[in-house]
Amino acid sequence: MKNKYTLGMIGLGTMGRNLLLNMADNGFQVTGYDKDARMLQKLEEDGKAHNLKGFESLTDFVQSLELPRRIMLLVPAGAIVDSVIQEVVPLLDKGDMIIDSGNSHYTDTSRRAIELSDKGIHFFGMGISGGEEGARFGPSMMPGGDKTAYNAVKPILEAVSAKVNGDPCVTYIGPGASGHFVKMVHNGIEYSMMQILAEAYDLLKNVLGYNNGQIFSTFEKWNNGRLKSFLLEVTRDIFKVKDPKTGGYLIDVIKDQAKSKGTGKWTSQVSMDLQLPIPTINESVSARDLSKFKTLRVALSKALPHQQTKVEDTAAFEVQLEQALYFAMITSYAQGLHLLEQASAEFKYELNLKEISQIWRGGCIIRAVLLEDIYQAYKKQPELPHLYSDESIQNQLKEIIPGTRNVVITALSNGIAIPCFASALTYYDSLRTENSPLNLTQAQRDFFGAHTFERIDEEGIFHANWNENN
Ligand SMILES: NC(=O)C1=CN([C@@H]2O[C@H](COP(=O)(O)OP(=O)(O)OC[C@H]3O[C@@H](n4cnc5c(N)ncnc54)[C@H](OP(=O)(O)O)[C@@H]3O)[C@@H](O)[C@H]2O)C=CC1
Ligand SMILES: O=C(CO)[C@H](O)[C@H](O)COP(=O)(O)O
Repeated sequence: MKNKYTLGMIGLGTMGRNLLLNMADNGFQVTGYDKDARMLQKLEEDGKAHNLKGFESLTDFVQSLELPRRIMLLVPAGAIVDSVIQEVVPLLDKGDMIIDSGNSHYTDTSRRAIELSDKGIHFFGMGISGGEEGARFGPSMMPGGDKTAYNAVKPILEAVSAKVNGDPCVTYIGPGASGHFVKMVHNGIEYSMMQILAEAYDLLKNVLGYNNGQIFSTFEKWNNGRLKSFLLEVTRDIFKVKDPKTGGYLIDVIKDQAKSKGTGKWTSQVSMDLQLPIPTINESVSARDLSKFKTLRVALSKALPHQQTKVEDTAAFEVQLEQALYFAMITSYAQGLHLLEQASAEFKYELNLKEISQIWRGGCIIRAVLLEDIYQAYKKQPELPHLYSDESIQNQLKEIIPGTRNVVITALSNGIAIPCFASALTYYDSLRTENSPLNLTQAQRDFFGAHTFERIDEEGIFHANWNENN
């Protein structure tokens, strides 16, 4: 058989099929393989205009590809990726490449890259974001690892990616598993942004007493300003969808228990390992987990009720809530980028935060106009210690903090849980505190465990006999 396809996709579900259609739209000769025959049929139906066809046999699929072969995986993350690699590698030649574009854990990607390089196969991990529509019409992509393999697919990735001001939303992220690491942190930020929007919804509904129509209008108004983002657009649109079964709003019949696939949790786990705090992202992971305790929540809501007070000036509170959302949004990105900087040093990923914020401006789930400011901040100062260190961000913080404080106070006094808003504000206050009370923590550690402490007036390590002075 004549080798003719430039790239082959394994896994023709939501992401794989749509990305393949996107590649075909851009003039690339591509094909696919899925163990599910219905997926092959769907690819053929959707790709009729390009005569797009897949293979039922993995061997025929592999043999149909140009040498060196470019094979992309978009199968569920975890053990399935290993089993697909095991199946396909015996059919490959040295120099062929495998690109794993699913949400794989970065440690799995590191291991696979080493195992496959021993076999002469180029492997790299690539995070992809944008969901179904992004894959179809322009995602943001975060490839990292083997640069030879990246260069061999670079023209395809640049062609199919989203574009902002003509720049493709894809760039080489760095060595090792850096691509999957950056995608994982992208998802941590995604969890945080989703949770702050949920908290804003709670306050609009339960403090201001807005109905779904008013909530839609408020989100629409906000999305016409500095909060403009994909997640706010999606959130706004949810409030106009009716349920065909009840005739009411669909949002009102959805259970208040959120699920997750793990990328947010992984972000929190690695932040603990690297001792680089991302409390707002952590709270968003916990909020999903706490939501599962429905029976307990129902019982406790009856046993421990809380009196709510009325907000007198509705319009002023709405303005402050917009400020709180913007502040929590800045903080979500700030924490994610701070974690990336620490991980880059620890894992030698050579991450470029300017380029990462540049490719997040379009195509991905966390795209927002705010990312343009963030990109400009890192462009001006590539070694920026923290997003809060940028002067233009500082000017914005000064404007929105008073309103944010009032939103947090109002929510707390009304007994409304706002884990992300509150933790973002406390994080901000922790970082702008010159003299923290943690001298006491050091004294306590030395008191009960002789763990020693340092002094502010003298170099060295000290230990006090605390009981002697009692
Ligand atoms: N959906 C999204 O919005 C996003 C998803 N991702 C990530 O992309 C990856 C793919 O996700 P998505 O497209 O949504 O998943 P889907 O479940 O829609 O598609 C995966 C496809 O892979 C097939 N598959 C499973 N095992 C094999 C195998 N051994 N050989 C060949 N094909 C196989 C599945 O078949 P079958 O169903 O029969 O098992 C299915 O058709 C995941 O890692 C996901 O986390 C990343 C960004 C966004
Ligand atoms: O990767 C994505 C977008 O960038 C997925 O939408 C994300 O995996 C969804 O995660 P979860 O199911 O945990 O909410």
